[in-house]
Amino acid sequence: MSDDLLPVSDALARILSAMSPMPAETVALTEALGRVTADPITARRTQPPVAVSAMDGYAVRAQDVASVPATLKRIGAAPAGGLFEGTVGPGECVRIFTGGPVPDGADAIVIQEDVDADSEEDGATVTVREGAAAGTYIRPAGLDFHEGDLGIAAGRRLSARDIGLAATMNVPWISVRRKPRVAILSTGDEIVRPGELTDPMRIVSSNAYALAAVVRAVGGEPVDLGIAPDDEGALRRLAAGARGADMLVTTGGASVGRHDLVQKALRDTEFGADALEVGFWKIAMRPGKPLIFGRFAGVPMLGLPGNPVSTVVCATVFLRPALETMLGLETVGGQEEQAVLAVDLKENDRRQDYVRATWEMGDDGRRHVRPFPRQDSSMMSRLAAADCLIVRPAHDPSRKAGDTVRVLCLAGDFLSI
Ligand SMILES: Nc1nc2c(c(=O)[nH]1)N[C@H]1C(S)=C(S)[C@@H](COP(=O)(O)OP(=O)(O)OC[C@H]3O[C@@H](n4cnc5c(N)ncnc54)[C@H](O)[C@@H]3O)O[C@H]1N2
Ligand code: MOO
Repeated sequence: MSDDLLPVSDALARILSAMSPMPAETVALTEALGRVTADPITARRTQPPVAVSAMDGYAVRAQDVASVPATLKRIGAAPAGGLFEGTVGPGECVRIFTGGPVPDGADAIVIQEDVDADSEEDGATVTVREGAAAGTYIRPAGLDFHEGDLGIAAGRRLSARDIGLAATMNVPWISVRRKPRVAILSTGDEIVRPGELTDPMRIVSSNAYALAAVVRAVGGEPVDLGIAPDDEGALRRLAAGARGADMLVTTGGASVGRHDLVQKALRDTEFGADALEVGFWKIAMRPGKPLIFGRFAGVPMLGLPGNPVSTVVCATVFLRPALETMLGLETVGGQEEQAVLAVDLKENDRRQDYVRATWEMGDDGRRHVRPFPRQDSSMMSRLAAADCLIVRPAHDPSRKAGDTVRVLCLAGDFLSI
């Protein structure tokens, strides 16, 4: 029976191939942080539009200051955003400030520290103590970009730097992928919301909350359909709320237990053409074996195991890249790295293992990873404390401390300036 288990890579490929890109919508630049561009952003101006000064000082003709001290006459001023309309002739200079347009005739900037001026008025006598070669402290027109240049490609998650660039490019509205709406349905008679624990035997729901957080962090919009008791009718009624969402994610009821009703309820003929079509069920993964993938109500459906750690690990390995594919991102999935094992590991069985581990920087400048001794898929405290998941392929032979292993990073993810 374990031969039926689908390898993780096949499961992921099948999930990703079922995802379609979200339609585009337009948002104000101020709302665009973390959104994914649907169209390229191109410059709507040339920056700088003309040659400008990089410093506060005087715009001069380089040949006039080739030998110093040189005495010049101030004939005007060019602040940032202003333009001195005249031309700098022999023996003349123009007071200029950082960002000010370089007037005609001038071809160098002398910084004010290298000058003695007898006043801050036009007509002042300016004595230049240090020369400046042609081009000194001048930013040529288009130094940063030209109108029509590509600023940000489509399929990029906008960082704070990108927002700054789009603003500089004079682009106030951005075409982004609509956030995928992910309906989240928890299941189980025993499950109650955090804060509503009146019977100590009940289980507090972590899954819907962790899943909603994953959805938000990746750039989607979670919709909580609530907690369905282990009753087919109730499950069907709540699952119907997935209509209009872009994906349905269920937790619990995925395995073979008596109460594990998700597949049965969602396949019901009451749903007609919307009924669940199962693409696959059960994969060679630990934790996460009973994963269900299919289509329900016209959208992809991911049925995650109820164990809280299994839910979050499956969300990391499958839901995150699925949403990123819907968002049109070019690179999907969390960051993977090579790391050094701090302890020995015994050989792995037929399920690809995601081992919760911490890391520390070794003297060799590499990350050294140490698995938690107990890997039970109910232990959220260990998952929250983990820096990474050591990814052990199916049938991986035993490993020694010092061996290199592949890790999927959890810590430090999701924040990019
Ligand atoms: N005989 C077998 N038993 C189990 C198998 C198996 O192959 N044969 N698989 C095991 C594996 S692996 C997993 S993973 C679990 C998952 O099964 P289910 O998806 O059916 O999960 P449930 O039974 O509904 O719940 C498991 C566990 O998680 C708790 N839970 C459920 N929902 C939540 C929630 N929203 N928040 C927090 N905790 C939740 C639930 O109370 C259970 O304790 O099955 C194994 N069994
Ligand atoms: O696959 Mo289960 O998720 O081992 O705990």
